[in-house]
Amino acid sequence: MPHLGIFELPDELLDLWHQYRIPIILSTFGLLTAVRLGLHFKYGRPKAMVSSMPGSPRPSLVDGVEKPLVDIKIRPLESGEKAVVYTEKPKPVKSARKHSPKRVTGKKVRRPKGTGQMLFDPEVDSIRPLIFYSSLAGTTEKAAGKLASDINHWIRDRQTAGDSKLLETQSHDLSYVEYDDFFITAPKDEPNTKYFYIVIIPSYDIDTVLNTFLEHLQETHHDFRIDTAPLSGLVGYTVFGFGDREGWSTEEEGFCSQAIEVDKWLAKLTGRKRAFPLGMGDVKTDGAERLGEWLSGIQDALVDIAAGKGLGEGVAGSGNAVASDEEEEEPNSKASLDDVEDLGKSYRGPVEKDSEEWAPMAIDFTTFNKPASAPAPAPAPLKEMVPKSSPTYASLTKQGYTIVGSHSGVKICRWTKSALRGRGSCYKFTFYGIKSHLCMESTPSLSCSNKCVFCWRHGTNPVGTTWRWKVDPPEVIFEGVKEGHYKKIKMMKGVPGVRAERFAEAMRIRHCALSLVGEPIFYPYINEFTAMLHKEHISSFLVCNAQHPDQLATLNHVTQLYVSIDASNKESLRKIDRPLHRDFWERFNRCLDILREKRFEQRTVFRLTLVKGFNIDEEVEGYADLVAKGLPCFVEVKGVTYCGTSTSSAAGLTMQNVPFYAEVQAFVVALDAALARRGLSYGIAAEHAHSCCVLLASTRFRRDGKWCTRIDYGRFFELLESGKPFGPDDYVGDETPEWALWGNGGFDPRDERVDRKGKKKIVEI
Ligand SMILES: Cc1cc2nc3c(=O)[nH]c(=O)nc-3n(C[C@H](O)[C@H](O)[C@H](O)COP(=O)(O)O)c2cc1C
Ligand code: SF4
Repeated sequence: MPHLGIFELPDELLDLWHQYRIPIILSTFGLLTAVRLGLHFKYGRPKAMVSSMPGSPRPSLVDGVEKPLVDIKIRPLESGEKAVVYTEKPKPVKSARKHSPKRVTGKKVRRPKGTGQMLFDPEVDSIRPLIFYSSLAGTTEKAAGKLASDINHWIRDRQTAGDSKLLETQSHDLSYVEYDDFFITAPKDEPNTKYFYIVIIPSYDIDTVLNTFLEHLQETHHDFRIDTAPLSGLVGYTVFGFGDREGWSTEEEGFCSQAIEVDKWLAKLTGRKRAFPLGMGDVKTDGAERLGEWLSGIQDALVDIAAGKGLGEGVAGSGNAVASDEEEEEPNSKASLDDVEDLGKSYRGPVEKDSEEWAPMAIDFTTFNKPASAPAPAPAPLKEMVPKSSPTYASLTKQGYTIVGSHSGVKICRWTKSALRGRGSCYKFTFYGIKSHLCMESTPSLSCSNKCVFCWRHGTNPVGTTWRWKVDPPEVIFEGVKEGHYKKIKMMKGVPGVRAERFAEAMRIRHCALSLVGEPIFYPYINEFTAMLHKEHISSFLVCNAQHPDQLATLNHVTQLYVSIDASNKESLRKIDRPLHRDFWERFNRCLDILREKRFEQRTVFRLTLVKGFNIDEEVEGYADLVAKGLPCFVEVKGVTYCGTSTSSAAGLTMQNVPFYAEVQAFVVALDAALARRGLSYGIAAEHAHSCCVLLASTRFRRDGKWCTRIDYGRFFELLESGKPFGPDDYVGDETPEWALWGNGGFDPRDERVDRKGKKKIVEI
């Protein structure tokens, strides 16, 4: 037997070990792991440090002051030695609450009235008055301009006399201003400058930009994320309203209703900083006088604020309760907001909002303070767009429109009268073969979403971004517009010069120009309406303003589809069309994309209306880019018509803005060249010098080297009735007559030329 050392194993055991060592190792490892896991589940994870000794004190910003998370005290012991005692402080509340949803309860701690912080420091600060105005027909815009000039004169006089606290005013049109820049918090653009808001607006009981503005104020007030008085950084505000007592004699009947509303919301948003009471003036009687009084009030208020006296105590306008009763919170509507603010307070404690400790908290709104199953309010009955009793109705009928139902109109145009007398048709005859005396001009929507500077509607048009009115059925409109049109034609019977054969022909409408005023595709049943026209073989030319892409995308076949291209870039379009839609440029571009997609389905036209000083200079390249984007079949270029209304003059439009025909021609030549440079196949096809209008056409409409811009109307109806897909190339008409071609003037030699002395530049749009 071999000798075994103390740690030596017998050979048998070693053999056994070599034979079974792997299963033995594996089972031992498995056993140990099972024991470890068992201990873990029974006692939890063993702590890395079980001693109660605290770690190093860490700084914290509780209450905005650096404090340790433990208290450290030195305590003398009986032995005479000293001991260090650590006491752990509770963790800051923040980390416990930050991430957990909270059910909100409690009451808002109300700010005492009349104590809105007066942030103005007369030692270092200056005041800049900001004038905000809105205007549809121009009265308020003009008044706001005069007000700015009066205040600035007065301020300059004061500056000369040594008072440098007041800075000159800046004016903003509420149609274009970014509300978020001015009506969520007070501006902070200039250092050591505080702002005073002067708001001057008309009131309209139709849909206008003022509704959007009021909605913004209201939403800001109700937005739980925003402080209740987010505009309290202003040093004051005041509002003036223009109204018309003839139509709205009392406040109950709506006199200056929107100014009253704006004043109310601003009182809430500023924490009751009304510096001078709401002024109201009747535009037809005492408007100027009331405005003068209000101006004196503003001046007094500015002097007081600049002198550090604030808004005054205990008098109307001071923000005192006496003046502000009507602005008390509505009992229910703000309940939730109050509680949320209360929550903010309890959570934030003394920590300032902008300190590092402030953090938003998740709030479970699903369980919070639901109104106890309040019955849903009954929907308000829909209004008529143009009620018979409204000033719009009176104004439009005065301008010669026949109002059909509550939102449609028809008007006999001057070219129809001219054609009846054999004095020539409009450019539509020259380019497309439409005889003006067979043409009816109408619209199923008098409302649109622009306020174009050259609009014929004299500022009385209803405007809106969405259809909010009672809808008339298409049959009613169709019958109504035909009746209105025939009635007006019949009235021409006795007019000297009317040709009998043309009069007889005119009693059968062959064409409908849906381009009168307003936006035809705004009407929810536009497809049904055009189907009725087509059923009676009345062709349709529909003009839209490139603001309603969704409606454009779903539009059925029309004989010719126009999009107004009033400018070549965003800024210029904003200035000239004054659109209500804030995303007007995006809408415009989407419409161009849709037109491009539809170019083999619809006969598409870009209509450019040139306004000198607005949209001609240096815009040729921009227009060429738009043509490249939309690839229309045709581009019609026209000079604007000067209509001499207050709207146009308030927009700065005069006869000087009407281009001469030679200028229109020069523009068209430049545009043609710009299109060629882009490799686009267009050419100048025809002209109608009489109405300052030139036609560029895609070479798709050139056959055997000749322009064929006219339409085969019979073929159009055949194709439509076949129910099969078709496009503009399928109903191209005869070649454009010689007299209509570019360079030949475009006047039908069979008609009699009448010299309209002194009005040569007046054209239709
Ligand atoms: C369609 C329309 C609706 C109007 N609605 C009201 C109204 O509800 N209350 C009022 O006081 N004045 C109303 N007016 C009168 C205008 O507020 C008044 O003419 C004002 O001066 C127009 O200002 P603007 O020219 O700056 O647009 C209305 C006028 C029109 C044409
Ligand atoms: S789109 Fe037509 S109707 Fe509307 S404002 Fe412009 S010109 Fe007038």
